[in-house]
Amino acid sequence: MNPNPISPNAKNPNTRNPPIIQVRNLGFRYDDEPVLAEINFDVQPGDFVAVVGPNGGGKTTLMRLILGLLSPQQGTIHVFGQLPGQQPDRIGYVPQHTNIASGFPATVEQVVLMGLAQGKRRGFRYTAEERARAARAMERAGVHALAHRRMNELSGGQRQRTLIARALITAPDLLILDEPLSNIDPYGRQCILETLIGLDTGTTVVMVSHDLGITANAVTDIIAVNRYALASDSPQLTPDMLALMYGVHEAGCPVHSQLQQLMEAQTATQNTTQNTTQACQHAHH
Ligand SMILES: Nc1ncnc2c1ncn2[C@@H]1O[C@H](COP(=O)(O)OP(=O)(O)OP(=O)(O)O)[C@@H](O)[C@H]1O
Repeated sequence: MNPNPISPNAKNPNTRNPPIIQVRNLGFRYDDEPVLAEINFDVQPGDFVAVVGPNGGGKTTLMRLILGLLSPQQGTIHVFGQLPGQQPDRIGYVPQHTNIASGFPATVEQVVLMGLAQGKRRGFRYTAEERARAARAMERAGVHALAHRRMNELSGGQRQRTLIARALITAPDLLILDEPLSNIDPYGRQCILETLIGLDTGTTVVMVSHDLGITANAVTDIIAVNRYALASDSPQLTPDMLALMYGVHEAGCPVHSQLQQLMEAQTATQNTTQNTTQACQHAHH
């Protein structure tokens, strides 16, 4: 990510790669309710971006704008150098809420195959090659052994990993996940993270998360969103980001010390994460 998009590619001024996502002076409102204002950031190829912020801060709205599901009233968004929505096959999306997660009679394999737009056009008839792609995606997300189980027979974590496999089936260049770790136990979270870390190095990941501990060793960049946005090309939350998300607090007040603890807990999480990476290889959360 380039946190200072006024000077493109600040990380490496010699790099000529166009950003995967480029946002300039973005503003958005639902009817009369302003939600996002003056948003500027770049996401570079291979970045693993955590999008953090309080409830109602505008994270999901920002993801929907990047996907082209909403249109901004101000500013511009470019994804792969084009307007949002122009290259859907290059983007895998795991939405925050999905109505296929439970009570749905389809099997894991069928849900994963739904990630292929072509199959839908052919009335859900799939080729051997497409089923092989589904198998690879299920393997990567750790749900291969569950391929013929029905979605309503799975745990929440297993369903979430199935939805990640569905997003991976097209081998997308950009994976956007909206709170994939909510309602998942700590072990399952770590395993989902392992799946994301194990993606090809060229895959760019943008993940909305409430969990500050998610800023583990996988994350390269953070965008803090609360109507405005602050971006950094480091996995550490800065005091400015915490102030944007939770308000400006004077040193010494109880809230300030709680935020300090959050930052320290975040650092501790980063350290412990490195010790648990082997444990998830064969888990099916
Ligand atoms: N379809 C909609 N119509 C009107 N207002 C909406 C709509 N969707 C979201 N909002 C409002 O926009 C604001 C931002 O919502 P958004 O879902 O983007 O926040 P968020 O950061 O993703 O929140 P959370 O962490 O709770 O998921 C909220 O005040 C919300 O009530």
